[in-house]
Amino acid sequence: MIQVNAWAIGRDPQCWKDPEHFFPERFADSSIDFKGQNFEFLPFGAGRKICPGIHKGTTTVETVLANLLYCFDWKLPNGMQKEDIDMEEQAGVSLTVSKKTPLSLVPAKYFSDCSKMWPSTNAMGNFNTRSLVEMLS
Ligand code: HEM
Repeated sequence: MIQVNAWAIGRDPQCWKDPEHFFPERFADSSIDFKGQNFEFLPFGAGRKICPGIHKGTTTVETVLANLLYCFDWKLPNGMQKEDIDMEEQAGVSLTVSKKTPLSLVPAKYFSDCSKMWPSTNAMGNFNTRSLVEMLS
């Protein structure tokens, strides 16, 4: 059995400048994407065993994030500065990785009525963003 260490590849200084630094802008002017064609970045695997949930995973994350950014302004709590955000990771259950320190943000409602601004379900029809936005309102 061969196991590909995608975690180590994603942090290889031969492939990535300053790999440990959280800098999502590194992808802005890059042709590298996550769909399994660029072997230096394999969050969903590649080839015949690539994750079959890749589209569900990305549409779900994009729908939630886009709606939260569209409907709210976000502030850091208690005078915290953006430089203080700790992006360190920790190993989680079943090989997943999560933030070591949870991100804490204060939402301020941006639109008085968001109800018509977003679909109540995502492209797969089974995720309700509205209840999340209503909970935060
Ligand atoms: C952001 C979300 C997700 C990430 C990062 C992710 C990542 C991965 C990775 C790295 C693999 C292993 C690929 C390989 O062996 O090379 C995998 C496999 C798999 N994923 Fe996902 N996944 C996500 C969401 C989902 C969702 C939403 C589903 C189902 C609805 C799903 C179903 C599967 C299945 C069934 C496999 C096993 C495929 C096989 O062994 O042939 N994943 N995923």
